[in-house]
Amino acid sequence: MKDAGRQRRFPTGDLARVAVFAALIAVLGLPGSLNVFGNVVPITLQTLGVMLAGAILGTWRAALAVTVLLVLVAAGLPLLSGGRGGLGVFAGPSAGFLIGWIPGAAVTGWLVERAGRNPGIVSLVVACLVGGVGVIYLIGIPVQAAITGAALWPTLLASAQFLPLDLVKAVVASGVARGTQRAYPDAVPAVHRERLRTGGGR
Ligand SMILES: O=C(O)CCCC[C@@H]1SC[C@@H]2NC(=O)N[C@@H]21
Repeated sequence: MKDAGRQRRFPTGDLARVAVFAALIAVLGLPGSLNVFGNVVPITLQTLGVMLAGAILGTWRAALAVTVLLVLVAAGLPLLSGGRGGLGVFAGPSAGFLIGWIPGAAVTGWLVERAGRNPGIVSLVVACLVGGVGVIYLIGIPVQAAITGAALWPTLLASAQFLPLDLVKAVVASGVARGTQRAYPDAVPAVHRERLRTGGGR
């Protein structure tokens, strides 16, 4: 009973959830992507998965789920919308957006954790918008401008096309997260965090 009383830092159940959300983000790439008005960065449903990971898993597990997905993509698995993968995508115009998914999911999760044991729909939407839109654009747009050689302002204006659908995704992700958290109060990030701290993690 050497391990009795000692808690794992990353319980098995958490690893399973991380894997499920990495898979969910990959599955959301299956419908494909849309390039509008000649923008080389596509509109994709995968950002919905990034927001969902943040809102449901909380900071670290969400960041890990997105990281797992991106590592698999870098290893060549075709898990991005349109069946893309490989190291090349991290040198392409959407590289900054992809890397931004990690802090985007983490910030979403962090804000949801701060919203307490019963986060309301408004807190969830705000968290998804700040992390899943603000943080991702903040990294993605300047990197896109740098890689394509375009000026920042036109790149920013071109990215405005993402906003309407990203707003819808934030609302959908928040609704799903709220429903999940009502059905499984233990799954609320703040509750889970508290449980881990007090040694009740699984
Ligand atoms: O598949 C890729 O190459 C990366 C796509 C990054 C898409 C960005 S993320 C934020 C914004 N919302 C979208 O739907 N598309 C862009």
